Amino acid sequence: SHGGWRKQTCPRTKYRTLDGSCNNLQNPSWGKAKTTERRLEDASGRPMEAYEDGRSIPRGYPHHLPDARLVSNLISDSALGPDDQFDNIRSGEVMGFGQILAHDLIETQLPSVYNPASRYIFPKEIAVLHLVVTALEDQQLYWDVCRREQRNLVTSYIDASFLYGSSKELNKKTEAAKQLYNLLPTVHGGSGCQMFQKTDRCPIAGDERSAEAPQLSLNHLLFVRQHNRVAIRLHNVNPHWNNEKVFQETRRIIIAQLQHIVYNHYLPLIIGPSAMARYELLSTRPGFDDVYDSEVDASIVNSFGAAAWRFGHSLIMPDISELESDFKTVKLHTLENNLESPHLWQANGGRSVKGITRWLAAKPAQKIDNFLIDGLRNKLFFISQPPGFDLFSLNIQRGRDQGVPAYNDWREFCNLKRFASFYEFGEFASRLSRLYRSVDDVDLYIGALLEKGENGGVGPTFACIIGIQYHRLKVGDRFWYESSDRISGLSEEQIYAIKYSTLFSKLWCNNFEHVKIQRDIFQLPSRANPLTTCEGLPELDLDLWREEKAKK
Ligand code: HEM
Ligand SMILES: [Ca+2]
Repeated sequence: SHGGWRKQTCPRTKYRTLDGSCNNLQNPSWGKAKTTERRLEDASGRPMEAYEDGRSIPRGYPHHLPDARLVSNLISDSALGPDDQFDNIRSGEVMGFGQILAHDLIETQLPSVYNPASRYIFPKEIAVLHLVVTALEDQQLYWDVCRREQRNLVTSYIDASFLYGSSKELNKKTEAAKQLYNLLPTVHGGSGCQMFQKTDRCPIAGDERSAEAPQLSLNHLLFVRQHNRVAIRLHNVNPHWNNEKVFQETRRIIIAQLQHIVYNHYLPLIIGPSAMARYELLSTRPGFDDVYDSEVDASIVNSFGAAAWRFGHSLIMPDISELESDFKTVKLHTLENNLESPHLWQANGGRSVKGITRWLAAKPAQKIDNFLIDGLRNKLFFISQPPGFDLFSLNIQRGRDQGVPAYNDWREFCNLKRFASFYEFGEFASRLSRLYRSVDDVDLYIGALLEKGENGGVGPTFACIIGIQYHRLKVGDRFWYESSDRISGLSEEQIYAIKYSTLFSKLWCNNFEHVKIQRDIFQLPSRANPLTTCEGLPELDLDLWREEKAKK
């Protein structure tokens, strides 16, 4: 009776939908796959947006900002940095986990049709490094409030969408295949990855980017194995449950473990203790904690994906190694030669999986700073798209393409003092002053990576954007793992058990059959974080999920 359009009504389901819809009952599309990324708003309520024309043209285009490749050469070339670029706290898995987490939260849609007119060409220092803008101006679909906005193809929530898929179709495909393989399932033949040998096959996972790099595929593999492991045990505890029930209950456990690890073990190493406290990110109670606020939109924020969470590119190590159980290197591979290929971990029935995963746990990531390894700064994807790309330039370009405001505007947004002159950048001041016309022009990605953070984490500007995003992902998630909701939540004992027992090291150890690992996988083994046996780490007690069988 009211003009045809009706607001979608949501049933109060026990489990999350696959596409994230109906997480927020009043706003069913918040955080849903294939919806618009958000803009943070400044103190006066203006969205943080800096298109050249306020609508679509990339910030600085065509001549107001320095060429991205030039900025990359003068700021990010690792030859300019210290001899030892390795972190002395963070393990390689801080990098590995950071990327799979990125893929849980965001995949910005790129146009499927390459329109030459939409390319912003770099000077030819590395031939034809070009960037295709995220959304073409003729694709009205992506326009929102008269401004070009980007679309996130995956669910914003931390819901292991990289494992379960962000749609029913993908979930069906991966679920059917999962049980059959020790390695990641593949579709026959496969596509979307390099197959260096006849026996190589492209994997399928809940996220299409799973073969992008070997350590990413192995993180996918970890979660597939963990899901199957929990599912088998849960079924043993409740033999009367059907497959769907086992699947959904297992999924809820895996997501709870993931959320617990992200907020309590991972994020503190990225944004440091003060931002953790400021944005109330740690779990502080043993059991229930009802943090849900239906007014909070957990959708991913544009500048989080286009800039802040790309801090992780600086963690990337130049090689991939395999370690024997004595923790000495046995084999060294070059990262750029193994991108977009499953070969390394598929070869010989997966014989290298153990050695590579041991390396990720035991050896350091690179420092969080402004330097990116040569392999990705000069030769990214050079095999499929010679001569290759510069990931650092792409990040700069992407920020401009998505209308990300300049660094100084973000400092103001984050209640930090604006930089009045280039001198405040310290070591890189003179280079920046040669590149940019004004200190107000410096790209967010550049300025923020030049900041120093607590304990070697990201600086205050990225800590602010990341802190706000994770705060929203926590209090804006109706299915948050600490919820006491009687329909969708876990029991208090179950939540307690998850908090007490969940260590990413334990999952890693169990599923990759290691004998020894340090207690906190994200920190290098040390006197405070010594190697221990896997059995020495707590196991989740699935008996707490035992359900009294209906009396016959
Ligand atoms: C071998 C490791 C990695 C490679 C080769 C890689 C490569 C890429 C590439 C090619 C893009 C798209 C760039 C563009 O056109 O805009 C991208 C985007 C991104 N990367 Fe990485 N990356 C890696 C690791 C990481 C890590 C460790 C993190 C975070 C901790 C991360 C976070 C992101 C984010 C947030 C995006 C934006 C996603 C989107 O909006 O679609 N990446 N990466
Ligand atoms: Ca997700």
